[in-house]
Amino acid sequence: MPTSDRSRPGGGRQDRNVLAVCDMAKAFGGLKVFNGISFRIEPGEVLGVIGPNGAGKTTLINVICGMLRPSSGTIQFDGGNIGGRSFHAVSRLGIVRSFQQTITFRTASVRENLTRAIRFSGSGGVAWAQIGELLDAFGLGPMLDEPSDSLPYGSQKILGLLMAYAANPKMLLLDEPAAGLESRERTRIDRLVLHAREHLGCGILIVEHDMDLIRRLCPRLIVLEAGGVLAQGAPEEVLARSDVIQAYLGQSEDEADRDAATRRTARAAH
Ligand SMILES: Nc1ncnc2c1ncn2[C@@H]1O[C@H](COP(=O)(O)OP(=O)(O)OP(=O)(O)O)[C@@H](O)[C@H]1O
Repeated sequence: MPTSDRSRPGGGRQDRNVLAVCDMAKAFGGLKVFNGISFRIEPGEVLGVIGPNGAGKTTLINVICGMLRPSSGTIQFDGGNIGGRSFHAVSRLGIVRSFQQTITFRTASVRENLTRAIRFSGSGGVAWAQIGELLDAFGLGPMLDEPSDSLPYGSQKILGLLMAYAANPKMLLLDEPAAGLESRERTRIDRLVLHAREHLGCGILIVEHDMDLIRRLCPRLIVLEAGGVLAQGAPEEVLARSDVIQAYLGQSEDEADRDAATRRTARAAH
């Protein structure tokens, strides 16, 4: 059950905390990343987004969260069009994202990072008790007073995701949450996502190359390719389609991870 008052004036009742991307296009100059894509995420729904490198998965998150403007189309949340609003305006509505590369206040302690995530949340952060259970499950309880940059990589990544959780999202956008984690650490993502769905009641969009994680967590997924949605539906149906296999799954997950890391490095260098 949600623990806070999630009512909001304005949104039509049937659209309360629903994200609806409608015929959204995005181009960078002559590069058309999306030609017009549409999908919905209901509260409590977990939607997987997959696609080959460069298909526009991160761009999709960037556009929804207000870091980029859509070229056309609408992005409805809670009944209003948020397309083109600023990152801060969108955050205030309770749309929270994580990043592929973890962003924390590096010299601040784990406790301080989480406290800031709660304090600066646009939608009122969660109560400490709610994160306490996750902190213990992830072994971060004893590290509360350690500076975040002293944590091992996997723990820093989990801290970044916990900060998104602590902001009490109404819609949570996760950009490759498992990237860089060892396989035994990846079940932490499952726990965090299921906890967010159950205790916060938020919709969750997960961009991932880890197909096992997608199969475990996402009852529905969409495949982005060549500017559009190539396929959508239940993972067992979508991942068995020959056009999806050809477009994406022909590339191994290791190759996809490696390509994504190379592209990130190239983008960071510009
Ligand atoms: N700010 C930007 N300016 C210009 N081009 C961009 C910008 N951001 C992304 N692109 C381009 O848009 C396309 C989609 O990039 P994006 O990072 O969204 O793909 P992706 O599916 O997330 O890829 P990956 O799996 O490698 O992370 C790529 O061709 C990329 O180079």
